[in-house]
Amino acid sequence: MRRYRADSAGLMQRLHREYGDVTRFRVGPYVMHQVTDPALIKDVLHDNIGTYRRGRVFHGFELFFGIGTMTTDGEQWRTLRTAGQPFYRTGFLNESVPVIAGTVTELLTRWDGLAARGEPVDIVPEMMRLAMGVVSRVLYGHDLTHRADELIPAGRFALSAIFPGSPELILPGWVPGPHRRRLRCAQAAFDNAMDEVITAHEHGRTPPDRMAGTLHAVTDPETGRSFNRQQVLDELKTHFIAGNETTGCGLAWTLYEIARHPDVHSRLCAELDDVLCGRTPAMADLAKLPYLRQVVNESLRLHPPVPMTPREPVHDIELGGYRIPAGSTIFMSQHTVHHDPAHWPDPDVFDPGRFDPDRPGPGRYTYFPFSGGPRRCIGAPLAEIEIQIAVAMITQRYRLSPLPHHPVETDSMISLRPRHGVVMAVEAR
Ligand code: HEM
Repeated sequence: MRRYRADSAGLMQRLHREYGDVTRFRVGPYVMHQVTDPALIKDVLHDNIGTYRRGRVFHGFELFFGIGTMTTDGEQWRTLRTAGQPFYRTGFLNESVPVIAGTVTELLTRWDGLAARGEPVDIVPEMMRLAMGVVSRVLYGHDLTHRADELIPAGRFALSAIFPGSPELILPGWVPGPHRRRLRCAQAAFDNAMDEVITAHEHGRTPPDRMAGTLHAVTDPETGRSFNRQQVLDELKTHFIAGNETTGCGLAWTLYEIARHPDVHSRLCAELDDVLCGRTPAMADLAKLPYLRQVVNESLRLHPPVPMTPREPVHDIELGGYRIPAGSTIFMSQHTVHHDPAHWPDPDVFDPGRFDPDRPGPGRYTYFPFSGGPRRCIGAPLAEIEIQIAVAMITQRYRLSPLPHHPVETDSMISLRPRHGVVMAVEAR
């Protein structure tokens, strides 16, 4: 258990190397399997979805996400997924680009001061704050960044607490102690923030077509009644938590890799200067920035912000010639597949050339940072646009350099986060 929580991604890679594409292991009371064959991953995520449910791992998610798109199955999930979909369509996202760019501009203004004073910055909390500003402004029409100082640590705590084997999951709810208190504080941070969003909506202080408004109009398939306040709050939390940590990690890793690779930095700057001539990118520009896309794709390959995607078979099944019992957990492992030398030569090397549009692209489930099938990440279109715009604007303005004595290590739990942050020097270009 301790080994798994300390370095689950490393342990999963070793299991794959030593035992192959389907492996069984135990973490405390959990019977788990890792699946790394792209054909079998497709089978689970896409071809036979009726055979699998969210299952035990996602029960832990309910502590923070509540009952929403992330944690439900069947008709409940379908209703919520349908309600969320309009916020990730091209038209809505197109209109949201100025909001995203405006949020990045605020960050640049703050960093101008740091650059002038020669102060380094930990880009991890900075990117979490940026992602928080984007999700709350775009989806809710209500900025929550004034709560960043309590929400960022709450997000970090939440994703550790819901990871299999955490004390929060193992200890019964009535056991008092620091874990229980921290759990309640983190839950309250999210609940209070979403309560603020709903109250702002009720007082007409948010545009009526944003998420709180549309969710109030959804009919619960089980009761036939409109969603109540708690249901709206849970679904708002779901998009908020799912969209912050993941996008924040994706952004931080991308900036780190650009900073470590001067050749990549130069080529990216040349593309940005050619196409944008110093102006803020618009949606139409993104199609003209193929190298930017390659860099982001390669970063999501090397450091997939969600390192594995769990499912649970509803009955005993056979997968790849192995019997998998009902109620056990199957992890489709993005991190292991993205580092498998059978699919990716020199897998630990950061090489955006792998995604050169003139080269054959990766197989569908050899590269799947957003998962796949009907439950593929609903927020992927927003995340992709947000990361590209933020990376473009930050790279246009600054050269970032990692501080030589600051260790950058991977902490792999529900998300793949730099364990000690990523501290960088910020210099105007
Ligand atoms: C780089 C950023 C992101 C990555 C790598 C990522 C990855 C993922 C993955 C792997 C899943 C699990 C899918 C499955 O169970 O098969 C997921 C689900 C989800 N993500 Fe994301 N995500 C990102 C950003 C976002 C954003 C920006 C939002 C919303 C603001 C979001 C909202 C969700 C939701 C609501 C689900 C549950 C979908 C469902 O079960 O139908 N994600 N994401």
